[in-house]
Order: sequence, then structure tokens, then C-alpha cells
Amino acid sequence: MDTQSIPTLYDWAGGNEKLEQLTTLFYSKVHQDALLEPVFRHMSPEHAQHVAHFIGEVFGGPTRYTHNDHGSHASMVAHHIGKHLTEGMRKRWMHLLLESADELGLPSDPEFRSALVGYLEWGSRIAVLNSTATENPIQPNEPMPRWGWGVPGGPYQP
Ligand code: HEM
Repeated sequence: MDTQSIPTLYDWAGGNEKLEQLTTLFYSKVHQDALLEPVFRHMSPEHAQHVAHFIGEVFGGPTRYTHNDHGSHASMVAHHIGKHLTEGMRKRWMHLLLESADELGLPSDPEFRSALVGYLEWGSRIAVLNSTATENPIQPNEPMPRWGWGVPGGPYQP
């Protein structure tokens, strides 16, 4: 595959529709989970869509979180401050998200899953760290994070 034809993680995942299905299924599981339900009890009706838009933008898709939702890296981080998330909550969060990815048939090639898990591990650990912060470590004008294929360089090629 030449570098020009390597898809973004966003396209390979199945685009916005797939990512919104992913977060919708994930939060339906969260609301039935004894450990996570209290954490997300007061989330907004748009929360699942906003998180899908955020991940899509990080994965090289359209800037929906920035431009449709008027969000930013700093505003996303702000949502986690003071939430006092634990490692147990983070592990459950990871488990339910990856279970949702399997159930929805997101690509299962080793290359994509390496990038997906890498990003989710990175982001979820930062969310836990920020959840005990008292001040936002991200400046309002800082760019959104970006995630790519990493060492494998692109999707699986038989
Ligand atoms: C890669 C990892 C993560 C991403 C990309 C992410 C993304 C986001 C985004 C975009 C929002 C704002 C949603 C909105 O605008 O309505 C948000 C809020 C929130 N997130 Fe995360 N998050 C991550 C990890 C986690 C983890 C691991 C937890 C807990 C175990 C968590 C708990 C929360 C909570 C409690 C809120 C606020 C909910 C409310 O408004 O009541 N997040 N997250």
C-alpha cells in the first residue's frame, strides 16, 4: 500500500456512523453497569455523539467536535476535572468499549486494534490523571490530539 492510499483510522473504523453506533452501544452498557452508572448518571443527551465526534476527529476524520459541537481538547479535558475517576472505573470503561467494538464488528485486524487500544489506553489514563486535577492543564487554544497507525503503518495486508 503506498502512503497515499493508507486510509485514516477514522475511515478504516467505518466513519462517523460506526463511531456513533460504538459510543451509543457503549453508553447503553455503561448505564447498566453498577460501577460506571453513577459516574455517567448526569451526562447530557448529546454525550455519546460528542465522544464519537471527538474520537473521529482524533482519528483523522472531519472536525465535528471542534466545529459542530464547539468543543476543543481543553473543553474535553475540563469534563473530567474533579470527577475522581479510579483505575477500576477506567478498566471497566476500557472493557465495555472494546466489547462494544467487537459486537459492532469494527475492524479486527491487528494493526487497527493496536492503534485503537493504544489510543484508548492513552486517553483513558490521561482522563484518570486529569480527574484529580484542580486546574485544566490544557490551554484553550491547544490543538486537538491526533492519532495514527503507529509502527504498523497501515491496516492489515494479506
Ligand atoms: C480516550 C478516552 C476518553 C475520551 C476520548 C473521552 C471523551 C470525553 C468527552 C468528549 C467528553 C465530553 C462529552 C460532552 O461534550 O458531552 C467526556 C466527558 C466525560 N467523561 Fe470522558 N473520555 C475518555 C475517557 C474517560 C474515562 C476512562 C472515564 C471514566 C471512567 C470518563 C468519564 C467522563 C465523564 C464522567 C464525563 C462527564 C459526563 C457528564 O457530562 O456528566 N471519560 N469524555
